[in-house]
Amino acid sequence: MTTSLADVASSDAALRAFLQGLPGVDRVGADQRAAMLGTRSIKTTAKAQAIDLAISMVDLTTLEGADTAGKVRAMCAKAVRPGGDAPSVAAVCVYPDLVPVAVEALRGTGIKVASVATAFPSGRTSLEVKVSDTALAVSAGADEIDMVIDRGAFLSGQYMKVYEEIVAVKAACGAAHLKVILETGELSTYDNVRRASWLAMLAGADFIKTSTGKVSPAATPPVTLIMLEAVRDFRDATGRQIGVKPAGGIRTTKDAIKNLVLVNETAGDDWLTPDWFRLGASSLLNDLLMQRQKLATGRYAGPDYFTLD
Ligand SMILES: O=C[C@H](O)COP(=O)(O)O
Repeated sequence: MTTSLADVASSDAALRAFLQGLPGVDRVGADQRAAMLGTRSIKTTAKAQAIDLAISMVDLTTLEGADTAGKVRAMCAKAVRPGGDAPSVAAVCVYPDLVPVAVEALRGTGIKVASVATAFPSGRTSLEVKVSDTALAVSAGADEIDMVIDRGAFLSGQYMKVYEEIVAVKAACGAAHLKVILETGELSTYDNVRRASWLAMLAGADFIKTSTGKVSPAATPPVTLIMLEAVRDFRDATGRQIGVKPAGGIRTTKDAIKNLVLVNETAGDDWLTPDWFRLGASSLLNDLLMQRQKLATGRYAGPDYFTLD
């Protein structure tokens, strides 16, 4: 695709025509390709590297109403030194009021502080509140903002409303990176996942993210595949590279490695770094550490060897 994208968002009609004119997703084909890539086996040496790469891509997340400063501090300690000589994770992801705690705990480590904002997870509030939620998290020191799109507006065809919200939140981010959560489990069709991916990228997303982790299904392999195709095609069309973050329900080393195979086979190895691919997960890290230990020593250390996720 070499179309000029300059005027795509110049009017409601132009944006609608562009998004509705995107090629439809072959549903059966996407399911089959994702399933086929999920059966790829990898050699033991490659597996050890893949586990460390996956650890370095984790956005270690806690997004519970019961979160406390103590829990976030413990999570940050684990983010810095997950166990043994394992690498640090990419980021910790917390609610906005806990950003100062994470910033303090991670100072000087290079680990990013990500915060959900824009009335996560529903996004049901005014644009004014979404922008101020974002600005507060950024002024507290967040390096990355994970915003949710207005799925109601998207599903009722108000693409320009969604576009303008993303543009406004991106402006409030300043130097912070913006991840746009599509909440694919609420988008009904794979065509919508492709459209929402393009909409977010056109509006200035630095990353597109599958899910909040609060809705099922979340980061399924076909959905991640479609989003990886979108960032690949967007870079071909514009020269701009956008990252991808599957999040929600990624719990095992097998899940993580399947994701890395999807990246490699779909977007390509330019995306195989924490700058361009993240795994949003609250409880994946322990399994990665256990499998890492098993590969190194031939036995599991047992879950009590690691701190709890
Ligand atoms: O953004 C990340 C998600 O909230 C994590 O979801 P999870 O608890 O299913 O790993």
